Amino acid sequence: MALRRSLFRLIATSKTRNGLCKVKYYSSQTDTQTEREKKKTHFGFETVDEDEKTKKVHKVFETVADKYDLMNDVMSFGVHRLWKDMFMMMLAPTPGTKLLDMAGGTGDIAFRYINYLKNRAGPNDVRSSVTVSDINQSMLDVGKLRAERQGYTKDSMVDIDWVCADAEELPLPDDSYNAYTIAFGIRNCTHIEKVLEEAYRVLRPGGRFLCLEFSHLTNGPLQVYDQYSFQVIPVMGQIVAGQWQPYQYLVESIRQFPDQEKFKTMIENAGFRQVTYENISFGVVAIHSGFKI
Ligand SMILES: C[S@@+](CC[C@H](N)C(=O)[O-])C[C@H]1O[C@@H](n2cnc3c(N)ncnc32)[C@H](O)[C@@H]1O
Repeated sequence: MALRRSLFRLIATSKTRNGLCKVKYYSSQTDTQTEREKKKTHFGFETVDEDEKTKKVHKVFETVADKYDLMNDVMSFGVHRLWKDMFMMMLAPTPGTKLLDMAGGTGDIAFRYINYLKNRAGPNDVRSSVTVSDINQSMLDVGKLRAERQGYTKDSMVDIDWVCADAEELPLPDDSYNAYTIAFGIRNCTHIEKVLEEAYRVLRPGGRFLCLEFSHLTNGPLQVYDQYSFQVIPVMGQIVAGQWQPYQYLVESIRQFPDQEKFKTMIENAGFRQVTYENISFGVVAIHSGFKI
């Protein structure tokens, strides 16, 4: 196991022609990967090879990158902004924090992190940093452009960098971050356990894991929510972004994701302690939190 882990660390990423991260492995990794490719998983309600899921998810975000931020506002009537604000309030970063925002896409969480620190900055604060990491270069490119346009790259208190990488096999050292966030990203990953293992590995002892994800309604109008999700969201995707299929996948993937308790157990199984979660909007989304002790 220890040998396997260290082999995972011997990886490097590069960009492919279509802008996705390509992970290069050393030879002993290949067997494990071949074994994996035989297994089946879900891509929305479809049953596909695990390897195929990764490619299909890549394609979804490749396709929607340009319209991603607009569609988030349209689909959630802007409510995703409030969820992300609450997420940052729960993280409550202090100056000097080194954050890894995984599946960070177009930078929404990173920008909130910078604003949070800026709004509370004192004259003697030490510098903080955020690494935005995502498997999809197109999403990161949109994020970089937004960061430049909105002046985040010139921020003197928070360094920001962008790393194209797979959350399941991070080319990042052990024990290197104080906080790890992942918002609306983990349900798109093929091996959730691997993502959690990697989160645990790169966090320093005492570091915090925080995940914002669509979840399962605990009460409230389930049928209305279902009708809205399945009947309206793909249609909106077609009208606003000219794409039906990616939004159909997004809705289906929410139903496939483990419920709050099951996901909590998965986080504990990865080694995290003091694992808790909070339902927001009747469980439409949940924030899970855990610590590396
Ligand atoms: C719904 S977006 C969320 C983006 C951002 N966190 C936000 O809240 O706006 C999901 C992101 O997960 C990324 N993603 C999917 N699978 C991934 C993986 N295995 N490793 C890293 N990122 C991944 C996608 O490329 C996409 O940018």
